[in-house]
Amino acid sequence: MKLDKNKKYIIGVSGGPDSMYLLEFLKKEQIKNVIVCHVNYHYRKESNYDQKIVEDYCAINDLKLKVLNVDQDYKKLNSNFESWAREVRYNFFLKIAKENNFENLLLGHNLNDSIETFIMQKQRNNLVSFFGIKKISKNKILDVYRPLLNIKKSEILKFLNENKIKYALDDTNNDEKFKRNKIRKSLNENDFELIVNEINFKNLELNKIMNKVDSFIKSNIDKESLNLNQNLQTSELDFIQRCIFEWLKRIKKDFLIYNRSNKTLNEIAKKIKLSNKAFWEIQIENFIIFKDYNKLKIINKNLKTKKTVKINSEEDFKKIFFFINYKEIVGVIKRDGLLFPYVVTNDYNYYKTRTKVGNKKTNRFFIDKKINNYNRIAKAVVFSTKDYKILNKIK
Ligand SMILES: Nc1ncnc2c1ncn2[C@@H]1O[C@H](COP(=O)(O)OP(=O)(O)OP(=O)(O)O)[C@@H](O)[C@H]1O
Repeated sequence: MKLDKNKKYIIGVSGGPDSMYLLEFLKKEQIKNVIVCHVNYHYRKESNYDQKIVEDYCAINDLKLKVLNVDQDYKKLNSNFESWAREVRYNFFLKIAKENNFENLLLGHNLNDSIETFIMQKQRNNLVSFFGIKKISKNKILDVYRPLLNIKKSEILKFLNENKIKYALDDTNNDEKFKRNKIRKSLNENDFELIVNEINFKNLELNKIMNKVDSFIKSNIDKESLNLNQNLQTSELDFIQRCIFEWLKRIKKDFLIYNRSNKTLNEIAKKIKLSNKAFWEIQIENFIIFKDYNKLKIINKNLKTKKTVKINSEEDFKKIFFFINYKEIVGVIKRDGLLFPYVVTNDYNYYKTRTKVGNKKTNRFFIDKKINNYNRIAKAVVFSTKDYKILNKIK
């Protein structure tokens, strides 16, 4: 990868072989406008030694260095160390970048890292947006470059040893590292060419699928919901899962899927493919994803909380503010002449058999008119206890 010499770069340097090699690589490429950033987590007993390696290198080579000393009681850390550490690191890089008006970050991932990631992706069988590690990606304002992705670990170590460049050895073995180490031991660098071909092929295939997903989503997203047409139902599960994920991304609900395995996506995709029911629903955290005839929708779980309120006077209008259609209900009551008392409810199971729409049982009316699930579960109806006839228009 050719880096632009005129750009300014933040360089993440842990003191490990990859990032020390990265510094040498940049020297050779004559990339000079840099700020080296090191995070000392004080997680391992050698942490201060790692910092010293980076400090010494920067002093000898006249490089600007910023160090973040992390003060954390690790017994009290309740998230996974690696992902927590990554977040701390990126926040620090972002802070230094903003302070100095830098927009680019360089990291020391190598070919072995990418191949290990690929093997982990295959084992986990999650939906991925790219196989292996990306050469260029984006993190908030930062363009992130990984210029060593074509270089094998053995070449890095050989170069550092031959040139007597000091580097830190990381022997931590937490959960994430443990999995990686296991894979690392099973890998042979002689097989890398074949694996790289497989990664490239899979990324090309993925690209084609993502183009199809993109055009499906573009023509089938309707406000917040997704049209479930025949094409989707007869597609492969993988394609359906990707469409759902892309839909959630576009309506900014993809956070519901992050940190989860793709079990949820798989469950939704299977239902889309196999169930001919007009309605079904799946709860994810505080949201409900549900099929509504030929649409997939999402609502906040709170909207489904069943409430029934008796309205005895205008004073009581404040008791129904939480219904999404409360304005409509107030309007209906006023137009009816304020003939209290009224009942306002979104408890479909309660009112469907007790009330009427015109002369029909509400239950029958909903089925005949194919009233969608969203209106049934999220919106409230209002009726008078005199005749139990629903007063608002249900569409
Ligand atoms: N303590 C640190 N201080 C500064 N930079 C670091 C530190 N640890 C890692 N880095 C940077 O991140 C790169 C990747 O490190 P490592 O493989 O340990 O992290 P990862 O969690 O797998 O990667 P990523 O941070 O991209 O998710 C290193 O080559 C280095 O550039």
